[in-house]
Amino acid sequence: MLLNSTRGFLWSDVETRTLLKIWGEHDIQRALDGNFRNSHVYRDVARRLAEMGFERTPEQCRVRIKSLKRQFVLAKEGNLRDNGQHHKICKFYDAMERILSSRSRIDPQELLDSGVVGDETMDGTEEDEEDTDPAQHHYLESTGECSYPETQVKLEYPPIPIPVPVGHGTTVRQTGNNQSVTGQPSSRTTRPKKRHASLPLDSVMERFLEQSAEAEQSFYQMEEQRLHSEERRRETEHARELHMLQVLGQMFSSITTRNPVAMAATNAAMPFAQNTGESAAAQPGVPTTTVGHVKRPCRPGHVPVRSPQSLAEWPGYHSQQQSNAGQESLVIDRSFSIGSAARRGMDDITPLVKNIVPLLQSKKHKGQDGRIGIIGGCQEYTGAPYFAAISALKVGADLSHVFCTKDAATVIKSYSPELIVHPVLDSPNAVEEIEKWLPRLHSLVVGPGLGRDEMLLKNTKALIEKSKSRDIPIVIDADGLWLVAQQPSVIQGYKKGILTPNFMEFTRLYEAMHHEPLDTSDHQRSAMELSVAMGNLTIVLKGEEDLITDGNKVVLCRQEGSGRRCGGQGDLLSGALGVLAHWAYTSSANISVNPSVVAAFGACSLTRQCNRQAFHKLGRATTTSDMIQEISSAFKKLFES
Ligand SMILES: NC(=O)C1=CN([C@@H]2O[C@H](COP(=O)(O)OP(=O)(O)OC[C@H]3O[C@@H](n4cnc5c(N)ncnc54)[C@H](OP(=O)(O)O)[C@@H]3O)[C@@H](O)[C@H]2O)[C@@H](O)CC1
Ligand SMILES: Nc1ncnc2c1ncn2[C@@H]1O[C@H](COP(=O)(O)OP(=O)(O)OP(=O)(O)O)[C@@H](O)[C@H]1O
Repeated sequence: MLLNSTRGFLWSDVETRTLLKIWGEHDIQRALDGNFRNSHVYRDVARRLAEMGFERTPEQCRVRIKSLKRQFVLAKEGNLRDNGQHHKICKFYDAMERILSSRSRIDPQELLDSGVVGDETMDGTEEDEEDTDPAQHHYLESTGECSYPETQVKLEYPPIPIPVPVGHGTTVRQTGNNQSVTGQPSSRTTRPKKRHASLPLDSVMERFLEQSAEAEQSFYQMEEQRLHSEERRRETEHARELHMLQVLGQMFSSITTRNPVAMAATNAAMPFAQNTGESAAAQPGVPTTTVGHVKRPCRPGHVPVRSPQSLAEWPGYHSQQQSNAGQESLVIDRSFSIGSAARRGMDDITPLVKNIVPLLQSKKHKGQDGRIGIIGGCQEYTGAPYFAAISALKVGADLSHVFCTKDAATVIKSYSPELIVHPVLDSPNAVEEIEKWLPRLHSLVVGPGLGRDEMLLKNTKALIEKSKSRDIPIVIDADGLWLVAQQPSVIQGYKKGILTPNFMEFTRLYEAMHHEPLDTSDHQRSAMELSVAMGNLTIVLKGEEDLITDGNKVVLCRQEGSGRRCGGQGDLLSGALGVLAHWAYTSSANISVNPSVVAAFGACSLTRQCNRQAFHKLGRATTTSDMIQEISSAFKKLFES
C-alpha cells in the first residue's frame, strides 16, 4: 500500500528523507560517483522508493536530488553553517553533508547541471534584507518544497535598497552607470550601506534561484503534460476494455443459447477468436464418443466412453445437435487463444481479472479480502504448503491458514511468522478440528505437500466433502489430485472445484476417468473431455502454455515465463488461485465468463510473470522463493496498471 499519494509534485519531508536515505546508500553513491550516465541508478532509486511506499518516476527523483544538491551547495558556499542559517536554505543540510562528504567530491558535471558553476560570474544586484524575494518563493514552490513554503531565506547581509514603485514614500537614486535604482523609504535610506564580502553570493543566488525556478517550472509543465497524456491513454484503454467485455458477454451468451446467428455475429466481432476446433468428417460407421457438444471418433479398439453426466442434459446440447443435423463434421467447441499477445491489444481476459481485484480501502477489516486454507504439509514436504500459503498472502489474502501434520507444523511456522499453522492433519480428530475453521475460510487449496498417506488422504476427503457444503471454491493440486484420481466423486460435479494438474497428474486423472490411454496429440480436446467427465469442473493443465477449460471453452495462457522449472511453482499458482477464485466468486463486477476460468487465468499469468521476472534477475539460480519475491511487482504490472 502506498504510504503517500505522490501524484502531485510536492515532496513531503518524510518522502524527501526516505529519498535521501536511499540516495545515500553505499551502492547508489558508488554507482553515481563519476558516472555521467545515471538514469539506471535513478530507476533503482525510484524502485526502492516505491518499495517504501512512495511512487515517483526516476526523473522526479533525479530532479529532486539535483535541487537538494543545489540548495546544499548554496548553503555551503555561503558559509551559512557558521551562522546557523544553513537549514533555512537547505533543510536537509546535515543529511546531504553526511552523504556527500563520504564521496570524494561532488560530481562536477552534476554541479554544472545544477547551474551553480554557471552562475558564478553574475554580478550582484542590491537587495534589501527585509524584502520578500519573489524569485525565491517561486523557487520554493517549483522545487516542490511543501514543508516550509513560508520560510524566507534570510542571510546575514547588510541592508541594501530594493526596487519598489516610485511614490509611496520611496526615493529614486541613480547609479553611476545611469541605471535607475529605486531606494527605500527615506527614513531607511539613511542607513549605512556597507558592502559585504559575501554580497556577490547573494546576487548569484538570486539569479540562480530565478533560473532554476524557470528550469524546474518547465520540467514540471512537461511532467504535467506527460501525466495528462497518460491519463488519456488509460481512459482509452478502459473504454476498449469495456468494449471487449461487452463483446465477451455477447459471445458467451450466444454460446449458451447456441444461436448460430449470434455465434456468427460474435465471431465477426472477435477478430482474435480462432476456431481451432477440428472439422474433419467422421467416417461412416465409426463409433463416436460425445463429450458435451463435442463428437469425436473413438480410437480403434476403444469403446466409446460417456461422461458421467448425461450429455443430453447439457444446456444447448440438443440445439447444437440440431444445428449440426445432417452434418458429419466433428465440432469441438470454439476455443480462443490468449496470452502474451495481449500486450498488443485487448485480446485476453486480463481485464476481467483486473475487475475482480478488490479495492484496498481503509474501511475494510482484516479478513475481508480473503481467508485462505491450505490442506497439506507432511514430514517430507514442508515447502509446498508454505509456498502456497505465502503466495496467497502476497497476492492479497488477509489470512492464510495451513492445516498440516504435527511434525510439519513447526518447520512451516519457522519459514514465516505470517502464516497460521495448525498441526492437526494427522491427529485422531483432524476432521473435527479443521471443520471448526471452515466457516471462516473463503477458499480451500488442497494438496500441496500433502503426501499420500492413507489416513491423511481420508481426512482430506472428508474435509473436501464438508467444504463443498459451504459452497467455497476448492482448488485441488499435487497429492490432492492423486486423491481425486483414486476417488473422482469427491469433487465431481462441484462447480467451484478447480483442478490444477501438471501433465503427469493430468494423465493420471484422464486415464482414471476414461479408462483409456490419453491421446497426447490434442491437449485441448483431452482437457475439455476431462472437465466434462468431472462435471464441468475447471481444469488448469499446466505446461509450456497453460490450458484452462470448464468443458465449454478453452482459454490458453501464454504469458511469457522462462525455461526454469524448479519445484514449487505449481504451489505458488495454487495459492494465488485460492485467493483469486474467492475474489472472482464474490466480485460485484459483472463477469460473463466462468469465475473459475477468470481466476485460473489470473493465477497462471501471475505465476509465469513471476517466473519471468525472477529468471531475468537470477537465471539458472531462480527458485520458487525468488518467484514469490516478484509477486508484488508482477501483480501490479499485470493487474493494477
Ligand atoms: N519444496 C517442496 O516441499 C515441494 C513439494 N512438492 C510436493 O511434492 C509432492 C509430490 O509432487 P510431485 O509433483 O513431485 O510428485 P508426483 O506427482 O509423483 O510427480 C513426480 C513425477 O511426475 C513426473 N512429472 C512431474 N511433472 C511432470 C510434467 N510436467 N510432465 C511430465 N512428467 C512430470 C516426474 O517424472 P520424471 O521426471 O521422474 O520422469 C516424476 O516422476 C506433492 O505433495 C507436492 O506438492 C512439490 O510441490 C515441489 C516442491
Ligand atoms: N514448459 C513450461 N514453460 C513455461 N512455463 C511452464 C512450463 N511448464 C510449467 N510452466 C509453468 O509453471 C507453473 C507451474 O507448473 P508446473 O508444471 O511446474 O507445476 P507442478 O509440477 O505442479 O509444480 P510443483 O513443483 O509445485 O508441484 C505454471 O504456471 C506453468 O505455467
